[in-house]
This record gives sequence, C-alpha cells and structure tokens, in this order.
Amino acid sequence: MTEIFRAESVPGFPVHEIRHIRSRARVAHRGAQLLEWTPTGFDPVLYCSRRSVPVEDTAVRGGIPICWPWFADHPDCSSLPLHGFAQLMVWTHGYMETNDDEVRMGFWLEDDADTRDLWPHRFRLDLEICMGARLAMRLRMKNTGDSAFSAGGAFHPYFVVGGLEGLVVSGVTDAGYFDKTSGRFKAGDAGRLRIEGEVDRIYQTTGPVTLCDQTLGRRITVEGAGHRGTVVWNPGPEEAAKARDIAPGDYDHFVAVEPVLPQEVQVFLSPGEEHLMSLEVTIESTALSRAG
Ligand SMILES: O=P(O)(O)OC[C@H]1O[C@@H](O)[C@H](O)[C@@H](O)[C@@H]1O
Repeated sequence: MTEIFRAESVPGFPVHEIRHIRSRARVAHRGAQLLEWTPTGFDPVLYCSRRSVPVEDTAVRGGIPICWPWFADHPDCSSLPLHGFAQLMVWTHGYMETNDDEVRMGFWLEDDADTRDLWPHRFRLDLEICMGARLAMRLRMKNTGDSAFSAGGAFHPYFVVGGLEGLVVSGVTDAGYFDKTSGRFKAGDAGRLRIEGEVDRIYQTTGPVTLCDQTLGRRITVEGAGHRGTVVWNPGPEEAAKARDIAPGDYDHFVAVEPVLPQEVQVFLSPGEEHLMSLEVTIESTALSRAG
C-alpha cells in the first residue's frame, strides 16, 4: 500500500512524505528538492543535515538540490546565489503517479518577475522524480523566450557514507579534473579515489561513479546523462566547521557526487530549444546481512 501525504511542519515549506513498498521518500516543493530516499531494506541514502532549517535565501543542506541556471558562483556577479536560484524557488507540483515499482512526481518552474530580476531570460524547467528501489530524476530545461541563452547547473546529491576512511570512489580517477581547492587543472591519476581532507573537483568525465562503502556494506552507483562533467565534493573537517548548517563530525558521513554542466561548458539554447539532463542512483548491499 502506498501512503502519500503533504506536511507543512515549517510554515511555507510544504513537503510530500511518501511511503511505498519499494522506498520511503520526502520531497520539498521549494527547489523540488528530494530530502530523503530510503529504499526498502537499506538505511537512508541521502544525507540531510539536522542543523539545516529552510530559510528564504539558503537551500536545505542535503538531499538533492537542483542547481540551475548556473553551477557554483555566477560568472559575473558574486552577489547572486551560489548554484543558481532554482533551489530557492517554490516549484509547482504537476502530477503524482504510483505503481508497484515506484512513485513518480512531476514539478515545474517557469520564469517570473523574481527570476528575471536575477537572470533576464524566459524558461521552463520540468523535473520528474521516480522513487522506487532505484531513484531516477529527469530535468528538462527549455528556452521559452525569443533570444538565446546559455545555462549550467547540476544535480547535487549528498550521499550518506558510513565514514570516509572506509570509502573508495571509483569511476572518476582516469579523468583530468579542475581542483577547486588549488584553482588548477590536474591530470587523472588512475586507481581509486579516497577522500582525505577537503576534496572539491570537477572531473572531465560523464561515466558512472561508484561509492564503495565498506563501513555500511553497500555500494551506491550514480549515473547521469546530458551533463558535461562530474563533481566530487567533501568539505573536510576545517571547511565543514565553518558552515553553520553542518553539525560537528557530519563531514565524515557524506560525499556529493554531482552530474554537472560547469560554467565553461554550459548548454546553449536557442529560442524553443530544450536540453535534458538525468540522474539515476542504484544501491546494492555488499554485506552478508542488510538493515531491516
Ligand atoms: O554550500 P553549497 O552552496 O551547498 O555548496 C557546496 C559545495 O558544492 C559543490 O558542488 C561545490 O563544488 C563546492 O565548491 C561547494 O562548496
């Protein structure tokens, strides 16, 4: 049996709570942000900070924020919101469908006077979230105006890990990357990545990435399409301590793996054109027994 209800424990911040035979999930209308996805038989897959409260100018720290129409800082104006404004806007809930395998929810966002103050273009975003034993998200971005624009963005999932020491990231290391911590491009170094200290890299690869978590005995695989790079990010202890919405010690329990359209390779959309970006997350147990 599927149970779906709308809660509003923080006024002005409605959240859909979903209980389905294949997974449990929570989706906020603001940012169309998935806050929880817990497939049946597993512990939660997405980190969501208990310190984070929904406030007007900041996205909830965790789940899967949708970054759009730019990734990271705006190239020309540093006072504009980091990672774009889509994560701060209330999206319209379009539809909800359910079957034996999953619950699908559709949200959309169009330009209005507020978005045009920040970014002078006409657009429509359609997001579909499919929550079951696997998670799939599809983001369609369309230019609905009469002049061309370029747009960037990312799916910014925060994945729970048991501890960084027991974590190996595979799928990125053959690729070169831009190291945001040093501001330099670096060559790929083959082998598997371990997260030690602050890691903030935009890899020049779009293949699947796997988080092999020996502590929790599970493997999370992240696959995207329509993106042009992959970010791997963890703030490390020092940067995490500066963030008011990350509790002490939490940095050791999440890693972001993000299919991204970085600034340098945004998509160019002529009037009427659209671009589709998608994300798929699967999880498998590597332990003998799984959480109940
Ligand atoms: O603090 P925010 O806006 O959630 O961003 C978190 C991180 O997001 C990552 O995608 C960026 O590469 C990092 O540079 C950034 O610090």
